[in-house]
Amino acid sequence: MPEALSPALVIDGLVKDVGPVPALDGRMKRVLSGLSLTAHYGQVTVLLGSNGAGKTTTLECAQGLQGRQGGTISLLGHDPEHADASLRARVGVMLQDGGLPPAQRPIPLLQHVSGMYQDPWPVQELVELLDIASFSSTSIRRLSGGQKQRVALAAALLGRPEIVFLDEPSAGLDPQSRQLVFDLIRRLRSEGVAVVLTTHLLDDAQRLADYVYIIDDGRTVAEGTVPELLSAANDPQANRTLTFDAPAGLELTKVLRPELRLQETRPGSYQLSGPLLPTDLAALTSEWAAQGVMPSALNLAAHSLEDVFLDIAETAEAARVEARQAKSNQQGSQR
Ligand SMILES: Nc1ncnc2c1ncn2[C@@H]1O[C@H](COP(=O)(O)OP(=O)(O)OP(=O)(O)O)[C@@H](O)[C@H]1O
Repeated sequence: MPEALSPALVIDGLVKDVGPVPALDGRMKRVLSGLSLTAHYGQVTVLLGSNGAGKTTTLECAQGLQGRQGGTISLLGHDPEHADASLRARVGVMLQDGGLPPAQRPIPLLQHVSGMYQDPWPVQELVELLDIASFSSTSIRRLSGGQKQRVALAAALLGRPEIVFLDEPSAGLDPQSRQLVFDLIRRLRSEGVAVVLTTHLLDDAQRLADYVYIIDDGRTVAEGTVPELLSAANDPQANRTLTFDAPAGLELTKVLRPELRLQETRPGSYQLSGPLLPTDLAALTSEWAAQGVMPSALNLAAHSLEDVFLDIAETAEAARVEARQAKSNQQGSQR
């Protein structure tokens, strides 16, 4: 296995423009604006972001499939833009659209690809690990999305790569297949492979990630292990949500601090959100007692990665709106 100390992938200040884009009057569009990340051997590094955040573009630049306008990339110690076949053989790639030849059947295809490597992962073992035998007589064109994903993953692993890039690996998978894929990803990690995967599913990140980069609008806006990201969000000032059922039309706002928001989401169902403190809960229960109300279905939501993600996306969006506003004010005052 590769040296344990140097990272498998280091991206520093990656800038990527695409286009020309007709909607921008033929100008280029900046989709990555100085993105940085590091992926280590024996770890699952997750790029988490909403649709269009720049995850796929980052992976494609990291693999040398797309050029870049700025920044540096070191993939297994080499610049992927100038990669030769020997570097490519050490890298496994599963792209979102699979790129598999439609007329082939899965096992002959895997056997064919396996013939390109000196020491391939035995096809039969991958077929078993990913339960490919159950649809082996069907051509790729007729496979379901989830079946194609599994064949694409097997193909990406045949060369026993040192690093694998998996773009949305759980897209379209049923729960059993997802389990197979996740088990295989954990096995790769335990064997020292660097796994870099993208997802917009927070649950995937929460289950698999050793380290998460949250990508928004072409930048890394937060990073850390899942517990680090959660603990940052679970500080006493962080937002929490209390939901409960009680008689419709209750008047409770007078005992709540102004920074808290109480909504009756449907008659008799309430949602209180904001930086809730124990004293807020005390004020609320006293008021229930004073009004003779016994609520039910009480739930104080623990912070999930989803909350962290949404909070970060909201903050990033607010910053963008502010920057646009400042720019237009500045242009206005120059006229
Ligand atoms: N060739 C192109 N021309 C115009 N826009 C492009 C091009 N390639 C990428 N983009 C834009 O760049 C942005 C980032 O795309 P990218 O596919 O990297 O996002 P993503 O985070 O992988 O999204 P998803 O989760 O939907 O796959 C998007 O707004 C996309 O529309």
